[in-house]
Amino acid sequence: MTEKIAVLGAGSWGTALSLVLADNGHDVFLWAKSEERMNEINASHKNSRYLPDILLPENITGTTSLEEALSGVEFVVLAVPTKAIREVSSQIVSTVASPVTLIHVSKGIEPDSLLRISEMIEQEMPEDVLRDVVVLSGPSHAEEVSLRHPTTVTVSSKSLEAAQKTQDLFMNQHFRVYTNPDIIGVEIGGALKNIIALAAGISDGLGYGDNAKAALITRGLAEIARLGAKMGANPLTFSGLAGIGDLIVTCTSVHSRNWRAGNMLGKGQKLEEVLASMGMVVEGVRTTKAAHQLSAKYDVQMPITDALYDVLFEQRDPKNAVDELMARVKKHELEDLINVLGMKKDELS
Ligand SMILES: NC(=O)C1=CN([C@@H]2O[C@H](COP(=O)(O)OP(=O)(O)OC[C@H]3O[C@@H](n4cnc5c(N)ncnc54)[C@H](OP(=O)(O)O)[C@@H]3O)[C@@H](O)[C@H]2O)C=CC1
Ligand SMILES: O=C(CO)COP(=O)(O)O
Repeated sequence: MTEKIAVLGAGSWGTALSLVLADNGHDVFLWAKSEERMNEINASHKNSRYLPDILLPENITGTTSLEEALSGVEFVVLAVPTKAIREVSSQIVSTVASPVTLIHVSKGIEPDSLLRISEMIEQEMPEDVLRDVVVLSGPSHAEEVSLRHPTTVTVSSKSLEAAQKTQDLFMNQHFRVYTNPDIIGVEIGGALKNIIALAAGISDGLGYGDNAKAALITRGLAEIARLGAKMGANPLTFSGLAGIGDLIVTCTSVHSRNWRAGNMLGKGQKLEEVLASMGMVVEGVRTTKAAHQLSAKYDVQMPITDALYDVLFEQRDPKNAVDELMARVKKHELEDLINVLGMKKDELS
């Protein structure tokens, strides 16, 4: 059955996901902040700032009116940066007439509150407005999704029914959707891979090679899994699309804004000038702050995150940070993973 669906946020991801939904026959109302973007979507079926060269299907309607976008919908896709989640969630509360299922597709953790995105949404939206929250995550660059290249993602929710309904809304020949009930793991994996992607970009910018990148991906996954397990995630989720899958794509693709920002930092540019030149959100910067706080709160060692925090916020020289990571005290490879794997210490030797 096709539906009217609201997609809030006409950046690269909101636009690419609108295209998937429109391909599946749904009537998509894509809510943009700027009139210019709305007019371009409606007149030329393009969003040239975020996805140049992509022609959008005609069943995507651009609008700057939240009332128009939300009127009569059961499903709302929220595709704005983590920083804007609270503001847009509270705008939904004051606009919708009946409860909605909110599908969020953002990848971040809020510094200070240390909340995942679904938790922020639940704080902002009372139960009479919010039926369910679903997260959609996984290795999925908007640039490739909009070209209809094969892509796989996972959806998660406290409600299996909401996750399965979301799976049905998005799934098609080019876009394969799995379910996973572990919402903590799916959100943590999606958010924290951006930190490692920034580090991988720095490593490439410094001129280091594939060995260094493979090390960052592998040891990065270990620290994500250590923290995630302490926060209540299923460790197996980190072997899936929202874990290693998204780490691989974000650390190795030129499409990744986090990798690109890291690359510029590794080449010696300052954080402020890098962010100003991107013109799109680089989620990993704020999430590094949050993960640094989480590692202290949960008493979990996160050496790559700590090193990146120092580079981003303490003016640490990236090369010096890498040298220190390499000179850390020697250890067993699985030493810090025993809690994650549920092993006893003597099983390691
Ligand atoms: N791009 C991708 O490939 C993927 C992105 N994601 C995640 O999706 C989320 C969004 O990313 P992405 O689309 O890439 O980001 P972009 O930077 O491409 O776009 C962000 C969009 O959000 C809009 N926006 C920002 N603040 C507000 C606000 N307060 N109210 C309304 N609209 C707002 C911007 O409007 P304006 O244009 O007017 O500034 C812009 O259209 C991020 O968390 C990202 O990690 C996840 C998977 C893939
Ligand atoms: O999450 C993404 C791909 O899965 C997009 O990553 P970037 O935000 O680094 O571009």
